[in-house]
Amino acid sequence: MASSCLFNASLSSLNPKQHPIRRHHSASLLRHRPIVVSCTADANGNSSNTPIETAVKPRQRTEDNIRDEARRQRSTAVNPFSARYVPFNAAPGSNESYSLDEIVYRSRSGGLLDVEHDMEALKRFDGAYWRDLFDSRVGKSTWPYGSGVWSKKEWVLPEIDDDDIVSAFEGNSNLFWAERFGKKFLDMNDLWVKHCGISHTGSFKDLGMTVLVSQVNRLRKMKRPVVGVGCASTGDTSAALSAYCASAGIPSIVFLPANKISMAQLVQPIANGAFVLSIDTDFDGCMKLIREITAELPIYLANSLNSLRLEGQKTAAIEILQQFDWEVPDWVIVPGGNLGNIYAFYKGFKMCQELGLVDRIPRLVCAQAANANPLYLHYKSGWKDFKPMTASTTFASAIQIGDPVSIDRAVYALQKCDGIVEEATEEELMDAMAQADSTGMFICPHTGVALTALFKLRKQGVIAKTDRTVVVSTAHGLKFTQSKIDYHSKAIPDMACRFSNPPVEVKADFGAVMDVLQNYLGSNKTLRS
Ligand SMILES: Cc1ncc(COP(=O)(O)O)c(C=O)c1O
Ligand SMILES: N[C@@H](CCOP(=O)(O)O)C(=O)O
Repeated sequence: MASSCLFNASLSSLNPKQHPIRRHHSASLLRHRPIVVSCTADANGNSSNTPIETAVKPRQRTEDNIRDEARRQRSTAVNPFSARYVPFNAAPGSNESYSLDEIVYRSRSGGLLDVEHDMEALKRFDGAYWRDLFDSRVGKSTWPYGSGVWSKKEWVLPEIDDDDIVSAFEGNSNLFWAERFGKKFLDMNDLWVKHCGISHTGSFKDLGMTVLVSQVNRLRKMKRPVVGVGCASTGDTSAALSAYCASAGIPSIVFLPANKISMAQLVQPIANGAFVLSIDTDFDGCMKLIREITAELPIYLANSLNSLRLEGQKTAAIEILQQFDWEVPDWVIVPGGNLGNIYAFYKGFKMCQELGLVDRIPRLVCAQAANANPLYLHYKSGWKDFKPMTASTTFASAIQIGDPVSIDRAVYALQKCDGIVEEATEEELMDAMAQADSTGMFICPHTGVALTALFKLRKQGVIAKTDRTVVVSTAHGLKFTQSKIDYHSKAIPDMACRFSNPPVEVKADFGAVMDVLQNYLGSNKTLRS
């Protein structure tokens, strides 16, 4: 007998309102020799185009740690690379800019900022140089390059001292060949899932947070007035912020919309010692409050309004190219909420093109929940007028956002890459998640939104059978188990839950177990593949 009661006992304490293989493509990464390549420059800052190979020296003393080792190996050459804040999409001729050591989130006119790298300095090295440098750092425990973010340090925060970096060796996430899912449901043979959620705190937010918290660490050492770091969150930003702050001994303050995030997400900042405010509003309400508070108090703003975050997040795009041995996929599909990530992906791909690592960029698709779809509606209106909305409850709770702070960044990115915006209803996203799980994944509902976009674009013939396509999985499925329990229990009103697989209750009796097994083996269920 199918039953949902097995789920009920252990989970009845959860808030009912909360609505909420692998063919490892690592050959290219192993082919490269284990070298440390350093960029060098003379005293005038003129860089040499010749990579220097330095053998990784064994630790000298047993009490040495990897930071000590990095300190010993530190180059004395002048660092030729730099970055600064500029107004996002600044008008030609604008000379407004700020040092990254300033505490500034908005341009003079109130617009967004962007981190601009000295591209001329980076261009003194060719694409092959950067490819080899990045490849040489993968899979090591060298500080800080063992991180997938800091292995691209020159393109992220080139001027930060290695000693100030706060890292959990994030990134380098699995690019999963979705062989069975692609074949069974989409008739595709080159479909990949970039598992950014298989990470330190279980979401892609780690990529940006290591950068932001490292910069805060530096600012505090410089005696800048930063007593703590704060964010509004739908659960993942707060988890990442609190973990990185706890690791550096920096106070963190998180504003969460009450009863709108999963239990697993809520417990993360609590466990990491953050000051957690559960506020009776939605994410957009929390975002408004944190912006007002950080304007008054010396609390550094950690949301992606702060363009530092996107410097870390963009490395996921570079990593995808690296994992494909620097071949460019045709499509990359990203679930969107506050809309920083879609721009970060564009920026990562674009930098690789501009610096000669690849010769084109993929088309991007941003996927939204139909219950929180302001970007989708804007796209459908021909980018006419953007209207923020009040987002409704969605199982993809981390993207329940109606007034995204990075709307301008997202529109820019999508227009530049001939991008597309799609949406997913609750039933579509939950079915897609269950289908993916049935082929061995364990994805989050947001990834279900992205997979729905893929289903729709395949059906419309926009994405072809042989197109190399990457779906970005943004969080770990284990953070969203309640949604899976509801689905497999068929406990969701007005949802057929077509792919549910509830447990069967059976007595502890040989005959009873035999009966259900024979029934199961005789059914065509086992023949479904
Ligand atoms: C799991 C998950 N997926 C997707 C997103 C969307 O990312 P962005 O806000 O950068 O659009 C978020 C956060 O918003 C998230 O937490
Ligand atoms: N999903 C996010 C929402 C906030 O996004 P951010 O990138 O601006 O911090 C979260 O987990 O809080």
